[in-house]
Amino acid sequence: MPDLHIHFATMTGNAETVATDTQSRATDEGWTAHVHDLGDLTPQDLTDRELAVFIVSTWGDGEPPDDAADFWYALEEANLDLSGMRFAVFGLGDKDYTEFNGFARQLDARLATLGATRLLDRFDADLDFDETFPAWADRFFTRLAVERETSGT
Ligand SMILES: Cc1cc2nc3c(=O)[nH]c(=O)nc-3n(C[C@H](O)[C@H](O)[C@H](O)COP(=O)(O)O)c2cc1C
Repeated sequence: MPDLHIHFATMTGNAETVATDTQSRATDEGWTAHVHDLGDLTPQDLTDRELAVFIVSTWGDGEPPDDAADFWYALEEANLDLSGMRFAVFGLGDKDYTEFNGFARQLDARLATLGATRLLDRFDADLDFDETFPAWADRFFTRLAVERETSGT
């Protein structure tokens, strides 16, 4: 099976913590997992991903974290073929904001528009993300196990 690529976008570190927790869980489940800060990437870097997860918070009025803004504006304009990618999005937000998980919603939609296939529906976590993460991780890794079985590797 391909490696799992875990991407995060954060302002104050919550999404990065969830990303490293996801990596630990992936390792426990027998996956080789790499963690990437979207702020260090360009959209082109996504074209070799086969299994990907995006763990992103929302700031401002539905905006990406500052470090991920250049990546996001480039992805909005990019004409990429991501049809080789299967992905899931875990958003971190706060229900008190009108644009609850606005960036996670936009990213999830854009990846699908560029041809990527969802492994799971987007999950919009609230401030209690540490309580909702374990159940999401159970669903995500169960889904990955099915992918691994059906691919026969
Ligand atoms: C100034 C400010 C603006 C925020 N804007 C939004 C928002 O528009 N939508 C949302 O769902 N959450 C919003 N949040 C909540 C954050 O996304 C949430 O606290 C998240 O856990 C931060 O994760 P991070 O540390 O990975 O950046 C905002 C928080 C702050 C402090």
